[in-house]
Amino acid sequence: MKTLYAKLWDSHVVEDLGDGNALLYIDRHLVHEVTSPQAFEGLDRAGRPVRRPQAALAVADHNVPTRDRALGAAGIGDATSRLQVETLEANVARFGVPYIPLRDPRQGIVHIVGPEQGFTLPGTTVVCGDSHTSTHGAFGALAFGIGTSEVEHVLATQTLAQRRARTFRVDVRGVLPPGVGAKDVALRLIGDIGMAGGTGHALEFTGEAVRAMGMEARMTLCNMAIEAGARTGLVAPDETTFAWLEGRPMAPRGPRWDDAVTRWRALRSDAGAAFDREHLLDVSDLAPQVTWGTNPEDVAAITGQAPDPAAQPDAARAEAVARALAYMGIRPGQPLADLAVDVVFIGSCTNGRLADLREAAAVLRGRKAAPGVRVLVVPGSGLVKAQAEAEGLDRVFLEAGCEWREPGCSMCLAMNEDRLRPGQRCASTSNRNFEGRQGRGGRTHLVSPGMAAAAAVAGRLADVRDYL
Ligand SMILES: CC(C)[C@H](C(=O)O)[C@@H](O)C(=O)O
Ligand code: SF4
Repeated sequence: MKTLYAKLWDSHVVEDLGDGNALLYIDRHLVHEVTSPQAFEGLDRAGRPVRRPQAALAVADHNVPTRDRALGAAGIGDATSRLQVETLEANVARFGVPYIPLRDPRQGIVHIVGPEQGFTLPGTTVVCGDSHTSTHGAFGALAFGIGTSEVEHVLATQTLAQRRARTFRVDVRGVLPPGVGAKDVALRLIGDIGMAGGTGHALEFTGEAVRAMGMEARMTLCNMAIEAGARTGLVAPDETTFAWLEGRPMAPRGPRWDDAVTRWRALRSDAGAAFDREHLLDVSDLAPQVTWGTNPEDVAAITGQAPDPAAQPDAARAEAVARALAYMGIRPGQPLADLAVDVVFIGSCTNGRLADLREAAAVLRGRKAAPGVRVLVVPGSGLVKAQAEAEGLDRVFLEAGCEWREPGCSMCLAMNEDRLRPGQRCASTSNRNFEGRQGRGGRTHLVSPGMAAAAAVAGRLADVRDYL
């Protein structure tokens, strides 16, 4: 009896290194401009080639402008950003790594591009020099973020030494109420177990609520696993997974597809397999969630209030809460639905996919963003953008007064020119609300796409259930 994690791990061990460590074979390697320059430089210095270029896929996403792409990398205004993208382009050309250029319709955030291309497949190991690589676990892939020296190791050898994680089942029971989705589940989970609650573990999401989710929602869930401190997130593949992947450019075809699906059906935790930890989350009564502080675990229902430092169990927590509230410009006990927003950001590898844009558009259709609120809608990839436009979602956003941009990480971490000004408050569909994450002094409230759209209309944090 094995867990899904154990099956994925065991099938990729090249050499057991003892003590729970092993050298793993890496099937797929996503590469972006931020964490790859020193890795390529290392190869260069050692005079080594990339061992299996076809196992890699590179795309620039963090530093790309979201307004104008006409000039490609050369048109990037900020010198550091331009250098990073140009360096990636030089490296992929030199080492023969497949690359999706800036002006290619498939360009986008790595974690959206990989699945979209069928590069991410069940049963594979997927790595990327990026913490949110856990996203790909939604397909039943063993997917985790790595550091730059590990990027170099994978490029050179197609293997990586890893410590085996402990297993943690998160059983998501019940039927999600209207207006409540995967983002709320992820935020609630992090609120419950804490941002270090999953440390050293691989989270496997199971239960009827997960089975009922589409692939995009499952990706949102696995994407946020990392914010619970976990190494990775996993969902066992099923018919939903196979239907979503079939026909993708890099997915197997014909008889090879049928063989693959047969193999993939075995990728599930056996009944009775033991997990090191388990957590039960009943979502039947879950309300839409919103963060009030500067960590993803600082989260409450939109119907709730900011906490009171005086009511915390210990002095350290009281001080942390007080500091977070001061940074966020929130009074102890202030109702969360009271907070006026300046900016709304809809996008990122957490919530920049088609289902997310549909969810936001459903709220914004026939409505207007509140006066003075800037709403940025940034599709996660060029293909998401094209699909959204084919459905007329861009019209919905534009008529509501939103900005409709080119794909990239954008205001998720403000490495490009999309950023908050000091003191600005933002309802954001991204995954991190750390101090300064969206721009120095900026205040981030993490929410679902529907909640972000509701905040845009209300001009303050608002309950999406009032807008359904
Ligand atoms: C730039 C990159 C290394 C970073 C990460 O690893 O997650 C970024 O994507 C983020 O979300 O903070
Ligand atoms: S969208 Fe945000 S979280 Fe995702 S890879 Fe880009 S910066 Fe990181």
